[in-house]
Amino acid sequence: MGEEFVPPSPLSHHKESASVEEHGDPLHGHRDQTQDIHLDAAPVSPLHVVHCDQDQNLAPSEAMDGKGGSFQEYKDDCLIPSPVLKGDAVDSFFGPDLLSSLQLLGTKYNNLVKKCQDQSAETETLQADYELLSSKCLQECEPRYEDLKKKYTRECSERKRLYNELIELRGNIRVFCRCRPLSSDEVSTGHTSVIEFDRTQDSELQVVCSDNSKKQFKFDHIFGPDANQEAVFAETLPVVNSVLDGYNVCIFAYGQTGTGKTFTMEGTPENRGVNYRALEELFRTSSERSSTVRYEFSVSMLEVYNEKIRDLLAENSDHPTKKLEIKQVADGTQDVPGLVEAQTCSIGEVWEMLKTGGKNRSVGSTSANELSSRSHCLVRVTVKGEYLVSGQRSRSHLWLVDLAGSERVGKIEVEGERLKESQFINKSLSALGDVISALAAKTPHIPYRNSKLTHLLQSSLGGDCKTLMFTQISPSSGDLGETLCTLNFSTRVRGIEHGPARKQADPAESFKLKQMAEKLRQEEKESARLNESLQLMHIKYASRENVFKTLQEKIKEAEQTCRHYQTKVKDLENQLADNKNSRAQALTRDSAKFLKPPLAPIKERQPLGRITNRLPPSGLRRCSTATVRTFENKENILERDKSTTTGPSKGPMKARRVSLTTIVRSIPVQPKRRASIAILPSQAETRPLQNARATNRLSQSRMPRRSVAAVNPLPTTPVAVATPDGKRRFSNFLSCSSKYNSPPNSQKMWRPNVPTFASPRQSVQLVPSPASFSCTKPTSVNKLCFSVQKRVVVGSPAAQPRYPMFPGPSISNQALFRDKEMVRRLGTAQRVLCKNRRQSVI
Ligand SMILES: Nc1ncnc2c1ncn2[C@@H]1O[C@H](COP(=O)(O)OP(=O)(O)OP(=O)(O)O)[C@@H](O)[C@H]1O
Repeated sequence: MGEEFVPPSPLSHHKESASVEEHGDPLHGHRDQTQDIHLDAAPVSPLHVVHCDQDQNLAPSEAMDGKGGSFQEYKDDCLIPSPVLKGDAVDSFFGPDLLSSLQLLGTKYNNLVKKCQDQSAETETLQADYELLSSKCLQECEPRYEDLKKKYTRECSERKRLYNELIELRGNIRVFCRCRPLSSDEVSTGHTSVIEFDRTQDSELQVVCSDNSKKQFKFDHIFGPDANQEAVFAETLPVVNSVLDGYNVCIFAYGQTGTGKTFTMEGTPENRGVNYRALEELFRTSSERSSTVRYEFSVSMLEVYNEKIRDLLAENSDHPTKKLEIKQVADGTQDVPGLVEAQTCSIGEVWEMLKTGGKNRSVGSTSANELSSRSHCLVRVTVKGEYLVSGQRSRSHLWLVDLAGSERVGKIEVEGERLKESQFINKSLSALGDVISALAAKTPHIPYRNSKLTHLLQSSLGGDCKTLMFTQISPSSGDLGETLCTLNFSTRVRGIEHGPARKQADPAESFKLKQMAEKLRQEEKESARLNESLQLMHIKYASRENVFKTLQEKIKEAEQTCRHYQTKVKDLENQLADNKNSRAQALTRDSAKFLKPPLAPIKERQPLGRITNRLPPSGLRRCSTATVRTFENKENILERDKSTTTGPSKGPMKARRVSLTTIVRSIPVQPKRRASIAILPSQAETRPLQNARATNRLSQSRMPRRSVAAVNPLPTTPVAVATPDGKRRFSNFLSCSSKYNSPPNSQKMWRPNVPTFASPRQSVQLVPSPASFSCTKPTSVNKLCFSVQKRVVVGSPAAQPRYPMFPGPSISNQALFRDKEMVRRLGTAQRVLCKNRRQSVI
């Protein structure tokens, strides 16, 4: 199709002519009127079979002018055979005309091929468009379809629920009463009707007893003698439809022999009964729902005769090959394995089956009924439903039961086989009565297995099954006793819960019930309100519990932090003690090296190691007494040590330090124990500075001992003051520390041998020469007086003191800074600790 036709060249013309001559017929011998032409010169292609246009009859002679004719008048897509190719004139046309014809044909062929290609491309485009559209449509419609599907399923289940509710409101067990007309025999024998109907009330009847008393009976519906089959089925219909919704339904007729049970259930060909009409209705409804639900129906027919099960649809039901027994199947329902289950899809088939089964039924003649049913006839319709939208499946049974007639054996004068039948019938009816009574009394055990009849109906009696009972009675005065028995039995059945008794309660009862319902509604409202508040409480409780948990976690964290800080404080204390100890040792060394001026007689000074806070390691500690040296009694220890170890010339020595631990205690204000080196202020400047010193002292008493070189103001002239020990000392130079004041003579003897600011590790000569001290008057206003604490060493240049008096390296800058830093850290640690403790307590 894609090949392009190449017209033969003039050079090949002779060869083509020869070929035509060889064949003798350019049409391959098919020169018929269909005008199919095979052009030998052209490649073989479907398009080489050229179909004549419908108006070809006009074309051959009229359209052609001359031998070759013209193809121009014809459409491009219509290949017309050259009329000159017909007949004997073939030979004369194998010339230039034929060539032009072939060329024209080739052009037409090419046009056709192109057109075809265009069409196929168009088709492909259309196909693609179609696919695109279909996918788009699918995408758009699918959610809608799903939505509709959900809605439909919801609506279906809602409809089912409502319908079921309606049935339940009417009663899961409904009892109808049907009274047949007086038969001609009864009339002839003079029997009268003892049943009275109230036309306004279709649910009450009265029985006129033999003593003319009337007994009233209530039913869900009462059908009088003139009620026809349609009216009866109209009331039955709602129950029947429940089977299509997946509920098991049981409809049975109970009553004395000859009261019309078979007539109600089976009917006659003219007056079809419930069985036929029910199946007809099922088929009708299933066809109505065929677009959404697919139903399958199968029918079984059996009878219980003398407590034996007989399959009425089996071919030789009189001689069954296998004994039929009731078995419980997997889903808990009862089944009869081997029972014929005929699939039906039309009411005609069902009618045939019912007729066949009816023929096989055991009947016999009694005095009460010529064709008395001597067995219980059961028609089981199995309905399988499949919901096409949701895919749900259901399986339910509709039992249509025509019971054998209850009768008084004595009255109907039976004997032999009939007597035996009657006994079985009465026994099974009695079992049915027991089951219904047990259901009514809600006893835990329902005696379903006492008879074959009740055992078969087990899954369709009670529970959420729908049961409809036709109580068949005779109006005849001759059957009064049986009628009363039947009515009493039916009344018992009506007593089952969900029956109409509640529905048809007296007005007083109704009012009472309404009041109760109103009260219940109020209580429900109150309960809902309480529930709401309870839920609120629950929410509150949960939130508080969360808060409590969070707090507990926080407390735990705080405790951990607290422990951590405690450990840290201890470490810092130890570190501080170490530092001080090492510094004390270094100071001792430095003191010995640079021969600092002693602040007190050597004999009176305590070795530094004795006044440190640091306790020696336990192994090295010497405890000569039983007293344990603790931080608390450190000062006392020092006092005692001093008194015991030093010579008589030394007075009692006071503790110099305050513990840095967190122990709270009162620390006595210590006397100042260091001499300051400061610019001597004027007399006027001294007073405010002295006041400020008091503040400094106060701060010193609060804080632990600091290794700072305090700059203390000094009086301009050295004044001899009386010390606590009664010795006179110069207070101008060392007035701030009575404890470490040096005697004047020692001041005179002292000579600094250290060059000023020689090196960081060297002591700086900050003190003027003793000669200057000997002067009674200061040589200059800005005369400097340096107080050197005995433990102060010259720090590194990097560590600047807080109050540097000179540029460059200053006194005790390193130690000073370190101590201050330590104290600062400890203070921070204590603050954090206290803060965490407070949080934990909170
Ligand atoms: N409602 C009715 N209207 C007219 N005829 C009726 C009605 N009910 C029953 N009959 C007639 O009464 C006769 C007995 O009815 P049927 O055989 O149905 O009674 P039954 O209760 O089935 O008796 P059994 O228990 O012996 O089988 C029949 O001839 C039937 O046509």
